[in-house]
Amino acid sequence: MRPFPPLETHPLTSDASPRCFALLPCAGSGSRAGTAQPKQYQEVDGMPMVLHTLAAFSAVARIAQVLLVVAPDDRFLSIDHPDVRLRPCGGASRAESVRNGLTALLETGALATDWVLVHDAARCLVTSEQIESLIKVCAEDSVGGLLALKLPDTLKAESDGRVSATLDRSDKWLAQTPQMFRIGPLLEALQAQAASGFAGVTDEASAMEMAGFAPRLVPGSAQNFKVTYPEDFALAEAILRSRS
Ligand SMILES: Nc1ccn([C@@H]2O[C@H](COP(=O)(O)OP(=O)(O)OP(=O)(O)O)[C@@H](O)[C@H]2O)c(=O)n1
Ligand SMILES: C[C@](O)(CO)[C@H](O)COP(=O)(O)O
Repeated sequence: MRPFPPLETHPLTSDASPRCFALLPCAGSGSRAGTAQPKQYQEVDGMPMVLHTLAAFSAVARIAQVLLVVAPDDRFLSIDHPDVRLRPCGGASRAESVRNGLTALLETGALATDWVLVHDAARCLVTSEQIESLIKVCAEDSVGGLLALKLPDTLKAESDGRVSATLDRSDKWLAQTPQMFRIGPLLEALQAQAASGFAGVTDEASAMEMAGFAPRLVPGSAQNFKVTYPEDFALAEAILRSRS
């Protein structure tokens, strides 16, 4: 893994411009994946999934630091890298892990006006180019946004196991990560949903939407899928091998 550029010579930090941080929620149990250990630590193409994810972020010059949010009792990972921090502040839900990670970022010197790219540790196929394309669009946007994919298939609604309708999919997108927002507004948006147990907050964009913002949709890639089910590992392995 290459070292991240030092903060003082970083293009976004050499002046008053906001910096870009990455926050990787890595505290899930991966129950749907059926692995003995949490899926993000499962080896894919020779190393734990999360290290592939980290490698993609470490190759992006505009990322100043990465914060990995792991579960409090997590003993799977030890990282020796000056610009990667490990925080055992994972919560009961993904939203809570992200909220705790944002608080940790502010405690370690990030500013509320800096950007954060939140990315699932379990999306180990993300590429540096995809991350850069999101940064390029969002850094010029007043709100921020997310990588997402237009639906490639016909969309059906269901009732009792039967199709009740074929839906218009022309305005439907599948949300991916990274999702890029300013740290302060995102933390505020998440805090506002904490009392309800983060109900309906399945990603950062949904919290921002609840706060009245309209995040930008930036086209992602079908290869940037989240490893979720047992069969996803073989596909991830095949794609990673085809790249190396
Ligand atoms: N309490 C949680 C739950 C999830 N995540 C992280 O959020 C990302 C996306 O979560 P997902 O894979 O959907 O959830 P898991 O809880 O890991 O899996 P499952 O729902 O199958 O148990 C993963 O990198 C996961 O580690 C987290 O940091 N904290
Ligand atoms: C954040 C996310 O990856 C966007 O697609 C996704 O919602 C996380 O998965 P979950 O199953 O909803 O936890």
